[in-house]
Amino acid sequence: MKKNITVIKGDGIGPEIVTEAMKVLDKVGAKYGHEFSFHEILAGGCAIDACGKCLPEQSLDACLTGDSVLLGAVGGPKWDGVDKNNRPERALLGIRSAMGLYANLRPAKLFSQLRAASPLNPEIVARGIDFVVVRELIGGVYFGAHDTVEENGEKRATDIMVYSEHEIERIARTAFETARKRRGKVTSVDKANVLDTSRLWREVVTRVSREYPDVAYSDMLVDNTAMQIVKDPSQFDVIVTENMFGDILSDEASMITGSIGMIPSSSLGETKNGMYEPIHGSAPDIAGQNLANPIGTILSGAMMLKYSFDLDEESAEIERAVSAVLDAGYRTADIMDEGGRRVSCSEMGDLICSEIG
Ligand SMILES: NC(=O)c1ccc[n+]([C@@H]2O[C@H](COP(=O)([O-])OP(=O)(O)OC[C@H]3O[C@@H](n4cnc5c(N)ncnc54)[C@H](O)[C@@H]3O)[C@@H](O)[C@H]2O)c1
Ligand SMILES: CC(C)[C@H](C(=O)O)[C@@H](O)C(=O)O
Ligand SMILES: [Mg+2]
Repeated sequence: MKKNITVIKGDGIGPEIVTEAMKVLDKVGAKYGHEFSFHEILAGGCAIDACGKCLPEQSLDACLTGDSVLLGAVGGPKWDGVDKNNRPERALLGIRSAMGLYANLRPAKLFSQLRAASPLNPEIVARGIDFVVVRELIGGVYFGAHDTVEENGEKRATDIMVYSEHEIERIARTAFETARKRRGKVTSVDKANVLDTSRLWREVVTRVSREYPDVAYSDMLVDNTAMQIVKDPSQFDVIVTENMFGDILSDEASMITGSIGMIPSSSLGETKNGMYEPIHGSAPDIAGQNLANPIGTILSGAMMLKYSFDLDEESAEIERAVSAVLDAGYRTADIMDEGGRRVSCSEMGDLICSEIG
């Protein structure tokens, strides 16, 4: 199989972690006889530095016309002062929106080897952590009107949260379909005791749930969910929620699996051309030091093989290799368990490649 992968290394640790994911994809491609070609483009802070625009037109075109996109991370303090419409993060939002990537899947799964790295009580961890946050990605407060005005001698800022029924309906279907392939349970998370968007959210998801009588369905308020994720994460299978709640809950969920550096994500819309990225950011505090954990990005590559290219066996091979390297005790510096063998970002990538053989 020949596939053209658009690559955005981005900023901070982005180039370090994406380089490792490309090495692993090359290795799997060679093993199974596929040709993955990488088309590197600029987006984010590095694109601002190179040409003044966070998302040059040719970069967006490449995302739209390739077979899928692999992204590291964008942003960093260097660009905090740029115009809000040209911030590095706007590039990411622009790509998600232009590609119509409404369904963002963020699996929070604890590798059993990393039990001791979870900050949760061992008894809670022993019950297992394996759920997925299905985050709506191109609606809500991220994409409503934003404004800052000066009134009566002070500034006033507005961010509007908007959801239409069809936007909720399609992400709800993604959640129920996902649950059917897992343990058959959906928890819809909202703030229906306060927000109109959440009341509509709950009404629509409840309606869609009737089409899936085989899936257990319930709803939960977002503040309670934040607490339940640390109290007993084993109760969750699929969490479906709006854009900003999903952003926040997925960072929380990542940490209980040992490190934010472990968690991959897929973003898909109506076609197979999706975007794959770790859920973390550009980690400016450790950038350029070969310290970052590349596993979230490597596993994002595995998700790409599965969801965009239907290469299930090749995808599973990457997951197996990651698991074997963890079994052997290798850890990057972010994983805080005792007795691990500390390795750098590039050593972790090399170890995973050698495991693929
Ligand atoms: N998808 C993206 O491109 C994305 C996502 C989140 C944040 N950001 C941007 O990244 C910048 C930094 O944001 P932040 O500091 O709030 O969040 P962050 O996720 O970059 O970092 C938070 C903490 O986690 C650590 N960390 C993150 N990824 C790691 C990895 N792979 N290995 C080891 N440690 C890791 C960092 O060192 C830091 O201590 C901001 O500009 C933000 O807007 C981008
Ligand atoms: C950088 C930012 C725009 C982005 C988001 O909020 O979606 C990030 O936090 C993420 O989780 O992918
Ligand atoms: Mg985030």
